[in-house]
Amino acid sequence: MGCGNSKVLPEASKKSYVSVVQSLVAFSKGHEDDDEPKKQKKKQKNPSFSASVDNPHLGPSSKQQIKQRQEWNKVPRYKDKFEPRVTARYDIKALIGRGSFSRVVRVEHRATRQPFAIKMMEVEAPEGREVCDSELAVLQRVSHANVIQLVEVFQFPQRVYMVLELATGGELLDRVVSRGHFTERDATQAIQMILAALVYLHSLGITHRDLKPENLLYYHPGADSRLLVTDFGLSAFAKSWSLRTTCGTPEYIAPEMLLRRPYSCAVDMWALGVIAYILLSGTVPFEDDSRTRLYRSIVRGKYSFRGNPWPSVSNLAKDFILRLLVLDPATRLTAEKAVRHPWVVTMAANSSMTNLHRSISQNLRQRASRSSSRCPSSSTTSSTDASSLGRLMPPETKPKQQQQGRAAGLIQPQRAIQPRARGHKEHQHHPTKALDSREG
Ligand SMILES: Nc1ncnc2c1ncn2[C@@H]1O[C@H](COP(=O)(O)OP(=O)(O)OP(=O)(O)O)[C@@H](O)[C@H]1O
Repeated sequence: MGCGNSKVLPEASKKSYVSVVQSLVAFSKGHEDDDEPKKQKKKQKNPSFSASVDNPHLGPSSKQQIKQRQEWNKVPRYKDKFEPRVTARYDIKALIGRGSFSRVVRVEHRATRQPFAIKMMEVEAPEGREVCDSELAVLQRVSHANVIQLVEVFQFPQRVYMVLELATGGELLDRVVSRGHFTERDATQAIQMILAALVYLHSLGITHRDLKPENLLYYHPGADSRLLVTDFGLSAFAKSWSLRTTCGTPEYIAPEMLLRRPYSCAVDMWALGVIAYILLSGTVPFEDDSRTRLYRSIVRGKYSFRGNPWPSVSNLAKDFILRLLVLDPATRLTAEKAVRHPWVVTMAANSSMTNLHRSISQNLRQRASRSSSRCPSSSTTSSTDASSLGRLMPPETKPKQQQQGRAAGLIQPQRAIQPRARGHKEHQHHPTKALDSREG
């Protein structure tokens, strides 16, 4: 179950507006031969919000069946798009989902019959190439039980195929909703695994920059499954405080990033605070239909523990969140310190074992139905969607509200929703050359 919003991608320069729009239109057109109308496509990416799968009267297994049928209907077309060198080795089984520049399919290794996922990335457009390069740069370097593992890569001029371990256990929040029982102890189990990944990634100088529940997948459906951090398309290598590009998913973006200050891997720790808050309540700490107001409340660090199930949540759990949602990144818990927080170390042993499940899933469902009624595609918008192209507008055409945001020293929400092109403007603001190649 997604709890996110459309992504904020690294900023493009004013000059690149036109080329970016053109390349995105071209990219979208390139997909018009796909099997279904645009509206349906958006649903595919996040099935939790699709009309049929959304039906509250359907049980999880019926929803799963609908999802599988939808996926199977699409297999032949995707097979056609795969390079023979890839299909010679892997049998394409089903489409799992799609991202801004990618398709993810379930495959089987022809010789071993072992299942894998293949992420096929379109790299003709510079934005796709950049996202792909970022993801590859990280995946080729990492090996950790809680980070998705790259198995092999096939590179072609137009497409790159990443063979990944297949995660079949679903997204973090889907599991919370489907299990029927959820306590603080369960929350700490998930947090421990995310933290293990973050300690590892941060020790390598890798900042994920788009940490959110949708990018946290369980390896298998069993209760003892590993939780995997996925989607490194926005990740960056950097020494501390050298990152500058604003990107991520609005509700999870750290205040220092919104204020255009140089930032570090501490932005992932802020996102972890947001995830912990969602995990324990089914609500988000910072939420507003207006992106300007959302960003304002983030930079003010204004949130509360009001409403259900917060009265049943321990003070220690709240303390953990309070130490992550700290405005000053220098005093925010690091991953190393967060694993030693008493709530995490004891796995909430001293907290009540209250079942928070009912309130959490109720809140998540309410949020899902609110966002689908507000804007059917809001949770699934990608930069290739037509709706997103509408956001690529020059500053002078922006509504007054956003101009006020600029006056407040925040990034401008509309301009922030841009395809992943290099942030030339960022360099004007920050003349110091960034150490990270994606930033520089
Ligand atoms: N290794 C994997 N195993 C199983 N499912 C996966 C795997 N990798 C990605 N997915 C799923 O495939 C879908 C597309 O993922 P992908 O990372 O390409 O894009 P995204 O993160 O959804 O979107 P964006 O490109 O905008 O970041 C998602 O639903 C994701 O959960």
